[in-house]
Amino acid sequence: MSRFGDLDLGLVVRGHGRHYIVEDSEGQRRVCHPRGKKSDCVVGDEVRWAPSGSDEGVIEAVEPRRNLLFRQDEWKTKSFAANVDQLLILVAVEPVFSESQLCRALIAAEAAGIHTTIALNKTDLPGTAAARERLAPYRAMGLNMMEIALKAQPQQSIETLTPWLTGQRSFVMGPSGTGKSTLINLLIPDAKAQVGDISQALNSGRHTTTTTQWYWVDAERKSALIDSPGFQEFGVRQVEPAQLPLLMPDLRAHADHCRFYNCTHQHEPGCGVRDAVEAGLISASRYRIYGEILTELTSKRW
Ligand SMILES: Nc1nc2c(ncn2[C@@H]2O[C@H](COP(=O)(O)OP(=O)(O)OP(=O)(O)O)[C@@H](O)[C@H]2O)c(=O)[nH]1
Ligand SMILES: [Zn+2]
Repeated sequence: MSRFGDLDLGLVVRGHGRHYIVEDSEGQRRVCHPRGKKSDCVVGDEVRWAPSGSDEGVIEAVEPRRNLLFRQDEWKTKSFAANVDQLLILVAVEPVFSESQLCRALIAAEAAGIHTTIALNKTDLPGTAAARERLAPYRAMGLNMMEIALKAQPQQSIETLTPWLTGQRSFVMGPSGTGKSTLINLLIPDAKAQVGDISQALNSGRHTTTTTQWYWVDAERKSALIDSPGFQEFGVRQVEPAQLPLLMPDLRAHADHCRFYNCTHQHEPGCGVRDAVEAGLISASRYRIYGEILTELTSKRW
């Protein structure tokens, strides 16, 4: 046990630049300040904290993490959250989702050892069959898949989502306009209250989705949704080029049929991955995206 082992354990539920909102074991939230660089933390972290002043706290130590979901762009690393049970990727029939972003999110989750569930929203719209078609390779890879219509069929959507979310800490990711706010408001009627007065005050003048926010779905605080602001870029530079195909389950399934052990699945003869693309066992778009990401990972940084 660290020397802070007798301090209370708290959960980081929100970050505001250099300070954090920490929830104690009774569910009470307060502003906490990290003691130093070592106590830098992210939403989802378990921290040892001590009271300071009348209603604030100091974070003395961050407990070891079970996992950390993050993206690594060319110049910066951005943590999404720590200690999550699953990633929930929300896509919609409209606007059409970027398959490249979807692949990147899946790769980052796979690299962090986090399960992913994909939910397709707005299935009341006529483009549903086409969206389903675009998701077919992901279904075939064995990912959890759901179809919902959060606005058109809220009750049915709750019933579809609930078994996946119960008892889980789910990090929600999805492009703008897919229905993330609709999802949060549907499943968490007191979402506004959970953001709370402290956060509102710290965030004054800024839109509430500029930071990652932890929401409890149930009063027992067993199921959580973690909502995060959108992003443009999704770099996966934490991945070694040779690891990339191993983080893409459909490529991985054919990578050990290659003639060369260090095959990059680009130009080599006797490549199991390219054979599988030709045979239609790996989708052409997934293979193209693999090539694009590989180029990114092997290109020099300036
Ligand atoms: N047709 C249809 N529209 C929906 C459904 N669910 C949500 N929408 C609509 O999609 C639009 C975007 O929903 P939001 O919940 O604001 O999406 P968001 O992902 O939070 O978007 P940002 O705030 O841009 O991040 C809204 O106009 C919703 O009413 C649905 O099941 N069917
Ligand atoms: Zn190969």
